Order: sequence, then structure tokens, then C-alpha cells
Amino acid sequence: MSDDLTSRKCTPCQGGIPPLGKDEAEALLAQAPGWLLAGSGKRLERSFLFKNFREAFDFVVAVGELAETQGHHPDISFGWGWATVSWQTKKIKGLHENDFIMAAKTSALAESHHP
Ligand SMILES: C[C@H](O)[C@H](O)[C@H]1CNC2=NC(N)=NC(=O)C2=N1
Repeated sequence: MSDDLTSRKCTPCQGGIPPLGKDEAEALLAQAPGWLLAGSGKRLERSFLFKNFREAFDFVVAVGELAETQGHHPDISFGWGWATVSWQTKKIKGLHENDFIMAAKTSALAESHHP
């Protein structure tokens, strides 16, 4: 991997470290308002509501662009006026602090998409 910060990818995405335990994940959840642990504590999920399809779609595109810049990618489902975003570090089949950072960034994007 390059030294260039702009080209670095999520370190936990390379695997080889343990996922967060339930207690650790629950503690971090306090800093991620609105997010819930799903999949027996292996995923972080939140649903967002929007005024229409376009706003939901634009939000999904913005989260996708964020994912590409960060090298860490969510599972997203969406439809007319809603989107559900799920974060997990797939390489470790569970959660890492990075997922909580991405969740916080996702929430900030949602706020800017329905002012
Ligand atoms: C090489 C590449 O960076 C990795 O495969 C990344 C890509 N994006 C990823 N995203 C997520 N959510 N989990 C991963 O383990 C992951 N791995």
C-alpha cells in the first residue's frame, strides 16, 4: 500500500484483526445516534426518510461517493422516500470503529439531504 494518505484504504478492511465485541459496540453506539446493532451485533444499521425518490436517490449517491473516497463500502437499500444503510467490515465479518466513523459521516450527509 502507498504512503499517500489519499490512496490509503480502510486498514481493518484488510482483515487480520478481531471485530468489536458486543460491549465495545454498544459503548460506541452512544456516539452514533439513531443507529442500531443488527445481525447479532455484526452490522450497524439506520433507516432514513426523505421527501421523495430523488432525495433518497441523491443521498444514496452521496453515501456511495463517500464510500469510494474512504475505501469502505456499505450495503444500501432504498426506495421512494427512504434508504437503509448497513455498515460492516466484511473482511472481519463484524464491526470495527471505522464502521462507527462511517455511520457518523452517513448521518451528517442525511442531514444535508433534507434540510
Ligand atoms: C481491498 C479493499 O479495500 C477491501 O476489499 C475493502 C473494500 N471495502 C470494504 N468495505 C467494507 N464495508 N468492508 C470491507 O471489508 C471492505 N473491504
